[in-house]
Parts: sequence; C-alpha cells; structure tokens
Amino acid sequence: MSAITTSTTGAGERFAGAGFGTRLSEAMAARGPLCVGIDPHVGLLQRWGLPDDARGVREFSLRVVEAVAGQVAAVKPQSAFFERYGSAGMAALEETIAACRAADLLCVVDAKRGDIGTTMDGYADAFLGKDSTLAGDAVTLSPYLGFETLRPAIDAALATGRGVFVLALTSNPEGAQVQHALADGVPVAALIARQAAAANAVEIEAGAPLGSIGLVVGATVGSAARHLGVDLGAVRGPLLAPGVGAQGGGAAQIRDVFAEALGAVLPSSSRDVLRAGPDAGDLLAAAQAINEELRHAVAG
Ligand SMILES: O=c1ccn([C@@H]2O[C@H](COP(=O)(O)O)[C@@H](O)[C@H]2O)c(=O)[nH]1
Repeated sequence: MSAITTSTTGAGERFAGAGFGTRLSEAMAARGPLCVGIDPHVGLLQRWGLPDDARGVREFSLRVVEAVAGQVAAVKPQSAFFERYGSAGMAALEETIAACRAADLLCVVDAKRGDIGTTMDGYADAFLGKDSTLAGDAVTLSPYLGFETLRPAIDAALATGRGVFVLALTSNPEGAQVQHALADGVPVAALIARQAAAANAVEIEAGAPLGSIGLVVGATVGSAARHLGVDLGAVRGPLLAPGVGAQGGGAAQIRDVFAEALGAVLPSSSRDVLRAGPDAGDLLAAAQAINEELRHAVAG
C-alpha cells in the first residue's frame, strides 16, 4: 500500500496513491459495474447445505469471493449477517475482507455506522483504520445524527485511500419519511448529496475520475432524486445502488434513477445472485448475466 502523505489543503492527511473512487472507477470499467452482495441469510445457508453458525457464514462468504473475484467490480458483505454470531461471526467477516484483499476484489463493508464525536472516531478506526482487520475498501455510513458527525470517517477514508457510502435515498419505502423531509426548505437527501459533493472537491480538483465519498441511492427509488432536487451528477463520487433483483430493481430502473450519473453507479444485488449457489460456476453465471445487463444499461 502506498504511503500516507500530508495534505497542503489543511483538510488533514491524504493518501498518496489512487483513492477509492479512482480504484472503483477502474474496476467498473474493466469488469462491469456489478457489486455482489454477500448476505448469508439463514435460508440461503440452508439452501447451500451449510450450518447456521459462524463456520457456515465463513464458508458461504469465501465461496462467493472465490467465485466472483476478477469478474465483478466489488462485493458487499452485509455486516449484520456476521454480527449475529458474535465474535466468531466477526472473525468470519475479517477473513472475508482479507480474502477480498488477497483476490484484488474491492470490498464494501455494509455496516451503516454513524454516531457522535469520539464514538464516530471509534467506528472510523474500526472500519477505515490503516491496519484494521475490519476495514475493507469502503464502508456504508448513516448520516442521521447529522452529516458532520461523519467527518472522522471521511477524514480516515481520505487518509487511507478508502471510501464511504452515505445513506441518501435508501431502497426501502420507509426511508422516504426521513430522507424526503424538508430541512430549512431543502429535502434532507439533497442536503446530504451537497455535503458529499463538497467532500469530493479536493480529489476531483486533483484529477480523480470519481471522489471517494459516495452515496447510497437505491435502484428502487424511481424519480425521487429528480423530484427532490438531489443532484446526483454533482456528487462526483460513487453511487451504491442496492435493490437490484430481489427488491425489484433492474437495468431499466438503474437507467431511470441515475440518468445524469450512470458512470458513477455501482449497482448491488445479493439474493438474486446468491440463490444460484452453492455451485461456483452457477454463482458466477448468475453474476455475469446481471453484470452484462447492467453494463449495457450504464453505457447509455
Ligand atoms: O438502501 C439500502 C441500503 C442497503 N441495502 C442492503 O443491500 C442488500 C440488499 O440485498 P438484496 O438481497 O439484493 O435485496 C442488503 O444487505 C441490504 O441491507 C439495501 O437493500 N438498501
């Protein structure tokens, strides 16, 4: 890994090598846009003939990594499905992250963290710290204690060449109650997008194709971004789009939601790929079919 360098912008330390946004942009161009979600639901473990315990999720996750490495842009382990087994489950998550690193496969840890002050420092150390075993290439964050509370994580990401995805317009219908609400006349989701754009300015000015501060915008949100004035094109960071497959999103929805920012979209699908397992060839075939459809969709 390249050395960490000190910024001249006064905004803290900056990673000297390619940041997450640049690495993700290259991976999407080379392998297609798909991110495969690693969600070891109990039902999937059963279907794969694996036990409902930490050994089961470990085996499940390592098989997914091995099947799709080199073939898709990224994977996204869902932390909840590891946390439910306590420390042994977290060890399985650490092994999954390490396997991604060894396979040169970008790993977004879907942990949706967010808290105040020094607690957020702790989350930043855990999921974005230079030598942390829980740090993938990026982590999902919740901004609902205020976007600025995420600053320690944003600074850590920029200092270590990692990234973050901040929840803006989530794929679930209940999200609208908070995300569409007005704060001083501006929809909350639009404010979050503006703040992400500001956080990407330094990397973009330095010539990165994408900044490292991304948003989560579900593939299922339809015209919400347009109607709320959420300027996805102005974010200039990656846009993680869960909801492909089991939640009803597909290529057509991706084109509709992200019309102005298709080059930045990282569509994510978990169950739709995983139910093709446990055979590695079947898993890969399912991922490739979805990846191809999405590749055409984002090509315009
Ligand atoms: O807005 C969001 C944010 C995160 N997720 C997560 O993505 C996967 C979706 O799984 P599927 O099986 O493809 O539906 C899951 O881990 C969610 O927690 C999301 O769905 N929506």
